[in-house]
Amino acid sequence: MAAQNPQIFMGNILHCKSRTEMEVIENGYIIVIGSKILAIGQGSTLSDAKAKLCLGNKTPVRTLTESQILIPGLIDTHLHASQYPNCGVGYDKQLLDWLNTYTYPTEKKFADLEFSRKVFKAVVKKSITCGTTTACYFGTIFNASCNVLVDTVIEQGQRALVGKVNMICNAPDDYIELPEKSLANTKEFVKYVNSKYNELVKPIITPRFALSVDKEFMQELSLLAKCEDLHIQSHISETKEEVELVENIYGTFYANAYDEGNLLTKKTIMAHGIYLMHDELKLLARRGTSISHCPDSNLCLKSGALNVKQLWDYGISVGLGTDISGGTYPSVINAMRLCLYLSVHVSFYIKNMVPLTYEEVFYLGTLGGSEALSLQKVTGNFEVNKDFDAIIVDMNVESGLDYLQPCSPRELLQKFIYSGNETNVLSVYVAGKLVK
Ligand SMILES: Nc1nc2[nH]cnc2c(=O)[nH]1
Ligand SMILES: [Zn+2]
Repeated sequence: MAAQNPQIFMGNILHCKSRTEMEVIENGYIIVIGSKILAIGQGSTLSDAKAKLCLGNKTPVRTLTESQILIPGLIDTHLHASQYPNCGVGYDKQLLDWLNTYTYPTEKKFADLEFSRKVFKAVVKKSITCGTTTACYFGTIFNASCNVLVDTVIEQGQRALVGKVNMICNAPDDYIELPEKSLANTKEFVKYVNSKYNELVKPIITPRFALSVDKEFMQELSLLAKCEDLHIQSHISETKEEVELVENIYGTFYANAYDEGNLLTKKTIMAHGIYLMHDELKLLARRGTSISHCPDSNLCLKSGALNVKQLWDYGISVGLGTDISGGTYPSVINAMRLCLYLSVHVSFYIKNMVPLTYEEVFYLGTLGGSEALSLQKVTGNFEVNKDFDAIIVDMNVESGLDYLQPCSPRELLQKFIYSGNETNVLSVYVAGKLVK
């Protein structure tokens, strides 16, 4: 077999084979050809693997140092690209006031394409810098601006789902669309993304939340999603005030409102889900709909505390989201850490609850994210035939925590999750290509 751009990575490798199994390969290797992982194993078996793949001695090898680990790329299952300018401000309000006071006014500015270009270039770059190889973006209601987001993601080489936001009510007059226009624009947007023939970037149907749409409109969007086999994203049960309003308007529980709009599918991911009741959780599990857990946002907007383990008990897939600018920073490293902290906090109030472990949040930030986005066939861990989406983490960098004694691979991963930041993300690969 004539190999196309083969690359070999050697060093300490960690990844999750499932929610309950993290594999640590000390002195291991991964062989990548083109975008794909062709082989993974112990260093001692590398020459056999190379011979099998007819790889010569000229194949480039990247050898990690003792303070470095190779792990799957991080997956941000929920972030608002257009809210990046607001990161770190506006946390004096809760969701509905926050949307009206800070968020909608900022998103409106993306009618300006120069502003769109500037912000999207920065947010995609920052997301990649933080180690995010797959991101699931909310754009704005404006097609031209969402097209810029698609172009930017393609230029920078990130894997992404990108959504043109649908809003037809309960927002300022100049930041909503007529239902027919919103639907027609969504179809146009899907066409635009498809016209790029880019393997890494897909459109995602994005009704903002139940309060921005109605049942009939949800049904129109669900038809489009069904016809084109598209992903769907939205928000669900984030705050008590929102839940109450949805129940009053729709006359049923939040999850049922989406279900009547046919929006709960195997390719649907809903952010938050903090206040879902037993029957709603059962419904989500039946439909195969996932939840994006966004601890930073839930804390900053004082929305509430999700019990991830409860969702798992119902059989619901969970991934992590930064939810900027409800969250403060587009970093899944922060999301993993805050997820651990929040889980400890939740455990104080639930008898016999064991909080999440660092291995479990590592799963949530990688394989769990890919499962929640129904992308587990292509990314999330280092299985042979998946794309090589990976980051090299170095816990001995000048700008980071001092590295004062040798650490095992497991210790390096813990340090990254508990004490690391983007400066520890040395290199980022998406589908075999170096993007940082
Ligand atoms: N966190 C968050 N929740 C929402 N619910 C509806 N819109 C939003 C949003 O932009 N951010
Ligand atoms: Zn959100």
